[in-house]
Amino acid sequence: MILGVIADDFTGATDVASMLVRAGMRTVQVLGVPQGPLPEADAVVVALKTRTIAPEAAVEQSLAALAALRAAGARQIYFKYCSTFDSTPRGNIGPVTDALMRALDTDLTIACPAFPENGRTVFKGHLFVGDALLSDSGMRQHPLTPMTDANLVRVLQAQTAQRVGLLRHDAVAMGADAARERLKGLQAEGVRIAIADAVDNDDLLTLGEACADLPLITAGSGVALGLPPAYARRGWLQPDAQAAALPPVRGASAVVSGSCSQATNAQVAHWLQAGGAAVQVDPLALHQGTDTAQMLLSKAKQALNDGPVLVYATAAPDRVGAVQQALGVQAAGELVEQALAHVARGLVDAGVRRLVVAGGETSGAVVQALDVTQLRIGPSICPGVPWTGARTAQGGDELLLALKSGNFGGPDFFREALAMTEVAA
Ligand SMILES: Nc1ncnc2c1ncn2[C@@H]1O[C@H](COP(=O)(O)OP(=O)(O)OP(=O)(O)O)[C@@H](O)[C@H]1O
Ligand SMILES: O=C(O)[C@@H](O)C(=O)CO
Repeated sequence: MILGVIADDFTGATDVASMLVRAGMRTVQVLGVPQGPLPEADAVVVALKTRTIAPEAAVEQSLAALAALRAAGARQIYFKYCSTFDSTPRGNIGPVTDALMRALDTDLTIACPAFPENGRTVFKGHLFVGDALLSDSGMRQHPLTPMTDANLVRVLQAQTAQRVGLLRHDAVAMGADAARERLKGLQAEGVRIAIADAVDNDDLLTLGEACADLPLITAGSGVALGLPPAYARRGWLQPDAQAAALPPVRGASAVVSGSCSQATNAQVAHWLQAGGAAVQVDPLALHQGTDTAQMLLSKAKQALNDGPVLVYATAAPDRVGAVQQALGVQAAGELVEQALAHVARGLVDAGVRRLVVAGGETSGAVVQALDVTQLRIGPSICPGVPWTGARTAQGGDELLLALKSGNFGGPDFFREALAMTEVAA
């Protein structure tokens, strides 16, 4: 294994894995802290759910993942967090970075959430989402990790006692040697974590080359784009043009959506406008018992006879707010996740073999209900979302899963995703 990745959520893990595969690394994603030996691959991504849990628990799980990756021989470690730097002053980006640096006995790393293909750029240490500063984007109102400051040096400095500095764009723009020199200079000045500017893929390629010899990289998925070519130049990797190949899978297809992000709302609206079959989940009816997960599953199975079906709880912010007020944020989320997970399980039992899931938490609940232990990363549907081949605890037929981050994908994402697997059906 060349690269071991520790990701702080499930869709974020498939996102970074997709970047690696795209550049020719054979990559496998394992779900949860590894319990046994890791699979053979150029890169292994351990998908955790540590983004918003208590910092102590996030550190403990990340260190357990690190131990498994090092035992399997990983030459470099990559801590993957969100491209919108989702965190609070308590963490978990700072505490996990500190713990990994200590465990790896290193006193220099970078922090860079840039993902230009999805509109996330870092300039002079400030994170932009599209044309807006992070603090002027929708992330300002995030229920768990509101991001009210776009200055990442300041944001990260609040989470760590180590000194945070800035690898400015002018050094990155001069190429890998200049960026490496500047990093050394920062290190000599006492900086331990350098926020790295990056505004396009060329910058990511530069950072990949400049940072390929660091024991630890911390970043969104973007920086992963530059690593495989850097490993190839060092003779560690022979890029595999077939790295993203998945075997064809026959069977019915479906979409399960619990994400209420803007992009997913547009995708559900597009599906409905195009006349796609759909079953809507009403959380209040579920709570009152007038609807049950079993009833939703029956409707979905019925619809499946005529083609792909979408089962969705996705709703606009005001409707979600009303449900959350009635049931509580956590209880509403869990109720919907459990219902969608039950439906997904039932659909797979009924023969669905190509399943798209929208939303990070929703994906976590679904892969758990399906007993998925490993994902082989396949071709990408859009930047950050690949098809994956799922292996379950029970073995059996291969299942294709696409786990979509809430904010990723264009309006026709669901159909585009299913169409990619159509030839195989
Ligand atoms: N109509 C609804 N009312 C209240 N809560 C809902 C509703 N629909 C979905 N939810 C809950 O909202 C949460 C959505 O989170 P999820 O992580 O799945 O999506 P996301 O935040 O868009 O995705 P990502 O984390 O990838 O950005 C889940 O807990 C889900 O159960
Ligand atoms: O980096 C991103 O934006 C995504 O991979 C993600 O982590 C969403 O939860």
